[in-house]
Amino acid sequence: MTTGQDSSAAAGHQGAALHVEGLWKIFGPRADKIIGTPDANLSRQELQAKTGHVVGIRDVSFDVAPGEVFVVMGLSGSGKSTLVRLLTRLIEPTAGTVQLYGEDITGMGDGGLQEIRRRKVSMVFQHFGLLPHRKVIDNVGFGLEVRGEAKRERRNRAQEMVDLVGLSGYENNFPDQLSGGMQQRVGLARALAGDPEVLMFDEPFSALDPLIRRDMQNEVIRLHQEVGKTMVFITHDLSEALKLGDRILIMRDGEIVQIGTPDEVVGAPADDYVKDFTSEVPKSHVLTLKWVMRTDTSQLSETCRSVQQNQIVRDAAKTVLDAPCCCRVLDGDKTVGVIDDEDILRVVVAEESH
Ligand SMILES: Nc1ncnc2c1ncn2[C@@H]1O[C@H](COP(=O)(O)OP(=O)(O)OP(=O)(O)O)[C@@H](O)[C@H]1O
Repeated sequence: MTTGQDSSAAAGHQGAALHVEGLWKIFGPRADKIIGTPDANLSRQELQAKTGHVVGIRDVSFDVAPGEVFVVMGLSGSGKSTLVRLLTRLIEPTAGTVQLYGEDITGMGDGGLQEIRRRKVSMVFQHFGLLPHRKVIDNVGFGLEVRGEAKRERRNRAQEMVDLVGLSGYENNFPDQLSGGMQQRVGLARALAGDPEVLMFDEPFSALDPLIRRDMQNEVIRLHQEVGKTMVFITHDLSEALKLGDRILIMRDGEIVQIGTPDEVVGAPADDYVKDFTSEVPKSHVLTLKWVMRTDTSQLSETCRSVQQNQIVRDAAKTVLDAPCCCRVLDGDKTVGVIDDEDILRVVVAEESH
């Protein structure tokens, strides 16, 4: 899929964890007077030159399915932070709606919003936001304390979360006694402690060095498998987006350029901007056989081995390369194509020529 609007069957509007429609954020004193006028169609630069207003987010719509890891990626200034802040109204939208499991966040009063932030959505930021004079266990239990939960329950839950993120034994340390990666684990544990419906991450690992960053990405994948929470993850790093995302929303100048699964984004980039991003990506790690197979199946015989079209090229390579002839590509039980050594090698060789 390559349009700005999200038509994913997996995330129909009804039953979506998050439904975002026609969302705008224009920074400036007369922002609400601009929407609906011809000025709203000006580019970010043109609008700024003419009126001094800055378009943070322009007419953004998408759905996130329950349990999905939805990544928002784009270069600096593309509007990622503005978008994630709008989702919980840390800043006010200029127009549009956000619904969380059917509840309209945009129309809500202060009490309702506070409830959402305390119970339904947790945020993990780049700067961990830990309280320096509190021990790990008390940082993790902080949100529960604010909610007024009893001390014993709070500590039990916090300890469970400390164990879940692999910090057992560090519960009585203070944040400054921990490495950056460990502090971010405390941030994760704190976010999970309140059992929110949605976790939002705003560039959480950008300040970490590459190896720790990789560990933390793996940690998010593991935690997602264990707790199955809906996640919205902001990053400027495509490889992080491809690794974590079930789907990726790519932004430029406050607008959606593409929403798609990792293999869609790499296999069918919406435009040159996305193509540029994806040119360095090791394709065999991301593309599924669907993107590499041929559809003329006339050379297939009964004895050909089978592979599924949604297998990643790298994972299917051995089966295809070991097969005595070409392989049948299936979508479930249905034959949809054929693949052989050459199709696999074309992807791998293209990668090596970078
Ligand atoms: N409070 C504000 N007032 C005016 N303009 C703003 C404000 N906040 C953000 N902007 C502008 O909105 C646009 C989007 O910014 P945003 O911070 O959301 O981008 P980003 O993709 O998160 O970038 P980064 O990765 O650098 O954080 C930018 O042009 C920015 O200058």
